[in-house]
Amino acid sequence: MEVGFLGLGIMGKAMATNLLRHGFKVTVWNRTLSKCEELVQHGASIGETPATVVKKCKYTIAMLSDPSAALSVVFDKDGVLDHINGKGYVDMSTVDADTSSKISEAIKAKGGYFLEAPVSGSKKPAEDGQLVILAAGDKALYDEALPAFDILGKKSFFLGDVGNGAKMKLVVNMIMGSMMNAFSEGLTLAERSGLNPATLLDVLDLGAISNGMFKLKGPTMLQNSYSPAFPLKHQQKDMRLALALGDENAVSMPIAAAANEAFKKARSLGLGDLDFSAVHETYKAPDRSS
Ligand SMILES: NC(=O)C1=CN([C@@H]2O[C@H](COP(=O)(O)OP(=O)(O)OC[C@H]3O[C@@H](n4cnc5c(N)ncnc54)[C@H](OP(=O)(O)O)[C@@H]3O)[C@@H](O)[C@H]2O)C=CC1
Ligand SMILES: O=CCCC(=O)O
Repeated sequence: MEVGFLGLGIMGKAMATNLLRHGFKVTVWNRTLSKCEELVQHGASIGETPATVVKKCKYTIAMLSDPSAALSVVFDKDGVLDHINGKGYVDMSTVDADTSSKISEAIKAKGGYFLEAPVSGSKKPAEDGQLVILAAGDKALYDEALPAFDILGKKSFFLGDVGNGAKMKLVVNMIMGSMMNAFSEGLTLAERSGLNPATLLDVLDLGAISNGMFKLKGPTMLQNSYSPAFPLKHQQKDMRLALALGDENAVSMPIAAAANEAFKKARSLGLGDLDFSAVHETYKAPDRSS
């Protein structure tokens, strides 16, 4: 099966490599074309533009940074729309429902098929084929893409109309971003009040709020090590989009709003390209107001 893949960042590179490893023929494109070379070593072909990839493949997957990138790859010159007639497009980027709907409408108007399929899980789950896929849109395209989803993920959900996948993903990441801030505050409070934060990790792990994120990120956060698996700038984008969803639905979200402010502060300190756990640094900084 020949599939296209647009966007070879942290996630896209791992996902496309996984498809190649499992026998898919993959044609890749990335805005910075040099990033395609590593995939060629794993057997990929290169498409010069998104349009040429779409033309060659029955369906094309995209994994791009944000709404503006997702829109640009579809609507700009030599973009996805040029050859989408009769083809499928599966956008796995994390975007808002409005962006996804715009893309879906444009693709359908040109005779193509659209599925949004954002994912839960980060760099390691992407490498291990352990993502959770939150799909919505064209059900026939979902069924066609399932063999690829079965390689990329441990579980796929089909959530109905376009927008539901995007919303589910934003709700999940809003909770995750809020938890990361509470966790960072707790680590800092433990340390400043004379406790051993490593012992706090052990205590947390044995209780009712034990979870994979504390377990995975806690030890590296204690070493001030923030090698990016999920870049902080993307987590802040997700908080921003989740808060907009809260606005649309008149849902008061004070905790998410505070977490968003902390991620914005971290970005202003130049931490945007580090892992989202680097928000911890904003809690460690001395409070000049006291
Ligand atoms: N990392 C993670 O743990 C997870 C990330 N996600 C989501 O997946 C998506 C990708 O994340 P990740 O791989 O980490 O991000 P990266 O920042 O590593 O990669 C972003 C990709 O988008 C491309 N891109 C950015 N702007 C444009 C543009 N204007 N036109 C075309 N291409 C563009 C980049 O190209 P170039 O190489 O040229 O810069 C790159 O291929 C995001 O939506 C993120 O929120 C979802 C789950 C987990
Ligand atoms: O969008 C990124 C999610 C990261 C994760 O689920 O660990």
